[in-house]
Amino acid sequence: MKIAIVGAGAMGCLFAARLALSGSQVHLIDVDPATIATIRTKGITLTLDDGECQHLFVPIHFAEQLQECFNLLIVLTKGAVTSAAIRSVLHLITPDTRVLTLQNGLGNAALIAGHITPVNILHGITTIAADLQGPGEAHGNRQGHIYWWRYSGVEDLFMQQLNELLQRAGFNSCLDPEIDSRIWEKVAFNAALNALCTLLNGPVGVVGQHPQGKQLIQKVVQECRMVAVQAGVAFDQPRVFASITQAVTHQAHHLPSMLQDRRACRATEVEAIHGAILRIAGQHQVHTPTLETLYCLLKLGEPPCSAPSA
Ligand SMILES: NC(=O)C1=CN([C@@H]2O[C@H](COP(=O)(O)OP(=O)(O)OC[C@H]3O[C@@H](n4cnc5c(N)ncnc54)[C@H](OP(=O)(O)O)[C@@H]3O)[C@@H](O)[C@H]2O)C=CC1
Ligand SMILES: CC(C)(CO)C(=O)C(=O)O
Repeated sequence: MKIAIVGAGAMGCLFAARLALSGSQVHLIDVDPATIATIRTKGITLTLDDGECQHLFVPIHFAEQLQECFNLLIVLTKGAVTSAAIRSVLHLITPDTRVLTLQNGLGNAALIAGHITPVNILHGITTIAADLQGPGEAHGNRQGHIYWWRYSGVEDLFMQQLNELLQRAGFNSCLDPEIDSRIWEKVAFNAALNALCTLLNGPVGVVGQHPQGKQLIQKVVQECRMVAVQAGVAFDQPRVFASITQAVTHQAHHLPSMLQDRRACRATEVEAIHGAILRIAGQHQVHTPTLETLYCLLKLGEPPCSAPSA
């Protein structure tokens, strides 16, 4: 299978390395000249939490430099640039190309569906964590899962083949027809943990072990559950708490992607996470005071260039 990964950051490098090491033909696509130059000259170094370290070269390009077609595109950019990223790779897509998004937040598949036919879109979440130490230098964990399904349509042979390919690459990949629930549960996880870690500038373990941290996490998850249920999506609250406990225990030192953005003075995914939940809460008149407060605090800390003009 010929795969292009859009976004050569923490997750893009982790996915590219593991897929390439298991024999897939992988190309990376990014927009940052420094990232592209560094990965071209130094390759990717992937360090896993059990100490395993792999170094390899994966071809990397600006989208416009590539002039070939792919069986699969995996979108691993931040949510704010999903549409721009898809527009830039349309020339790599045939009527049979599938596009898989594993981004955090709500609405990424819908954004992609603005550009390609919905039956070719696959969407899901991953509980794998990755930190970027520098361009091409990813630190990831072995634990964690990928849950995914088709955005529109029934299961087909391609999905089974892709699931096996991901498993051969060492991922705990699961096809899950209840994917909307998984996406809502992951957004609740991120709305709680990513926000608190970002506001307190600390890793997952610090926030999740603190009694007040736990209290706030509970409130956020409960508010998310109310919104999901009003939006017609089943929401397994104990599963979210179990997944947060798992992250606090096994990813204690991980800096959530939102905090990595904040520390690098980039805009965070607050709009794709809190903003998206609040917009749906508004449509259904669900009261979400904790989420609203976290949203405002996160917006206050966004870099000036991402603030709305007066
Ligand atoms: N890191 C983690 O542990 C996890 C992350 N996720 C999710 O995965 C997604 C990716 O996260 P992560 O890898 O951390 O993000 P990063 O910011 O590390 O990587 C994103 C990369 O995409 C590049 N990019 C920006 N615009 C485009 C574009 N138009 N075309 C191609 N590339 C582009 C960025 O360049 P530049 O920096 O110049 O903008 C950057 O190199 C996010 O939705 C995140 O929430 C999910 C689970 C865990
Ligand atoms: C915390 C984590 C790794 C959970 O998978 C995540 O989603 C993120 O860093 O954004």
